Amino acid sequence: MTQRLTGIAASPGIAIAKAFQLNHIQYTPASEKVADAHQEATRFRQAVEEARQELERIKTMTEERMGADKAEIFEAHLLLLEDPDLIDAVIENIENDEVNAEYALDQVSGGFIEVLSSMDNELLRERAADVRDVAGRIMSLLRGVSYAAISAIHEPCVLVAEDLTPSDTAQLNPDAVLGFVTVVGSRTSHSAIMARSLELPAIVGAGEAAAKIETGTMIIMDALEGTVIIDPTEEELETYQARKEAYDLRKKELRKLLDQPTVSADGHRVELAANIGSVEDLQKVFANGAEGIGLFRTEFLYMERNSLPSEEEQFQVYKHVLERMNGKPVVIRTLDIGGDKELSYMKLAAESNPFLGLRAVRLCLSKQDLFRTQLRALLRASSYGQLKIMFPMIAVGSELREAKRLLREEQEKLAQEGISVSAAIEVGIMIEVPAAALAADLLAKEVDFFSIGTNDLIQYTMAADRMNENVSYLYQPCHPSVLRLIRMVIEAANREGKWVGMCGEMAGDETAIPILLGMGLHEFSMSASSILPARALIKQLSRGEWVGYIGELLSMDSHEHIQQFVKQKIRGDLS
Ligand SMILES: C=C(OP(=O)(O)O)C(=O)O
Ligand SMILES: [Mg+2]
Repeated sequence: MTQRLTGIAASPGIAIAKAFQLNHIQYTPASEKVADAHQEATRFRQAVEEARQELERIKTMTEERMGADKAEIFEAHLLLLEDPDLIDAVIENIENDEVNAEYALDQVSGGFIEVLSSMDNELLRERAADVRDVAGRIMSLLRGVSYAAISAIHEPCVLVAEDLTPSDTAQLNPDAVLGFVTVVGSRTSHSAIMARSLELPAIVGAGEAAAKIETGTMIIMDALEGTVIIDPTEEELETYQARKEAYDLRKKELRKLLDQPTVSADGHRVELAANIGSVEDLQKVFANGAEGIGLFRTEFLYMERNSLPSEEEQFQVYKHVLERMNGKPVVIRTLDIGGDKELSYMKLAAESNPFLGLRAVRLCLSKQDLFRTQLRALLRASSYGQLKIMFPMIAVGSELREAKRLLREEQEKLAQEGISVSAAIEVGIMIEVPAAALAADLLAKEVDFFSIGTNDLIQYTMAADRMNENVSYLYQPCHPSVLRLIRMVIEAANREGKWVGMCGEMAGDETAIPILLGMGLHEFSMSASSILPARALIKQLSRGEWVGYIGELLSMDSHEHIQQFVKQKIRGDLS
């Protein structure tokens, strides 16, 4: 009988095929006394060595197929093979208790996994999956059974598993595995991230019922919606086959736009850029035809570690991004810590309103050493590409002037040290505080560009915390108050001959894009996966026509009316 499950749509697409249930053999070894514990320890060491060789091979294969950053996970696995808390502890158990290697490994790794899984820290919990993966590999080698069964799948199927380990995902054959469904997992789990880079449809967290899907059962996975249909009817098969064909066709059509400029139907050119948070995101930037990077959120460089990144470490990251972008514009935003983003290793005074507190550039100006280090790293990297430095959360002109003063001072110091800095660096600000939007005409004289941060601009305009679900109905990008502020900013920049972009979520919103085009926005920066649909939309729009609608739109009284108007017009344009 047909059954439906719902999970998290972790990587988009639709797949229809027979299920392949990947039951990692649940093996619980019994404790056995060994006659020669020393020899048993040697057997264990040999298995560890074989695991190391296997992992080296998988790492190289992943580097070739998915890039060096995706292969890093196997570096972590290789390090685990040298971890005394795991490996030496197993050897000690074997020797002290004179037990078999399988039992000792199961005991030690099981304890390790239990401790990590109960931690109140996502990274450490993910580490438990790595230990399970590595221990499973050694266990298979000890037992002489294949741990790599997944690479042997050659018939088209949808893989179903409790969870997929990174090595599972790296070894699967994308010609045969059309998608996968897991019982557990989140959008940010390793398997989800790998699925997106392989462009393989994936639904994660589908629940216990997924574990009961038997190999050979027909299933439909709609990873656009997050639905799994087990044993579908003929009618459902037909419906989803048609949906899949439409989706695949659209994807193929969109790919044709990959290297094309973004030009409206009446010949107006704009730039579509990507938002990134790390070097790993570059792969998506290229895969989706971004014309530049409109926002590099550097705070993630600071957040994913236990101490401040040094000038040299930051320089290497910025240089790498600029070089890889090969002369295309790269807007790097200085540290935006505070609000919801914390640094565990930097204790800041508790605030009752962190979003209205010592955040972003305010914090940087109060901790100048921290700020100067980042500015130096940016200035040094500037010779490697087209760098644009952007200050977040500017509310008043004096903050901008102070930030620019520090930048100038660091530039002079570098010149004295004989370190070259590009003469073409642009300096701009985010417009995400209503005060800055209202005074954009004054600020425009002192910058090279603006980028409108609508995520914050909307929260501050509506006085609605962006993290609070109870007031999320006030996130209204097309509300007249928000649109009027945006128009003020765009016009202020245009009057001064400065370029203006947008890097908040609104820039990729298909209802907002026509309005922003009509208002004269130059650059739209969004998550990479939104770029091709946005390009396709802009190609169909007449900029002149949308310029003509702006007055009427701004006199409408609600977000809903404005959205309705845009949707109707778009439908007209596309039909
Ligand atoms: C892009 C923005 O910055 P963040 O989301 O990082 O605050 C914004 O506020 O719109
Ligand atoms: Mg912001």
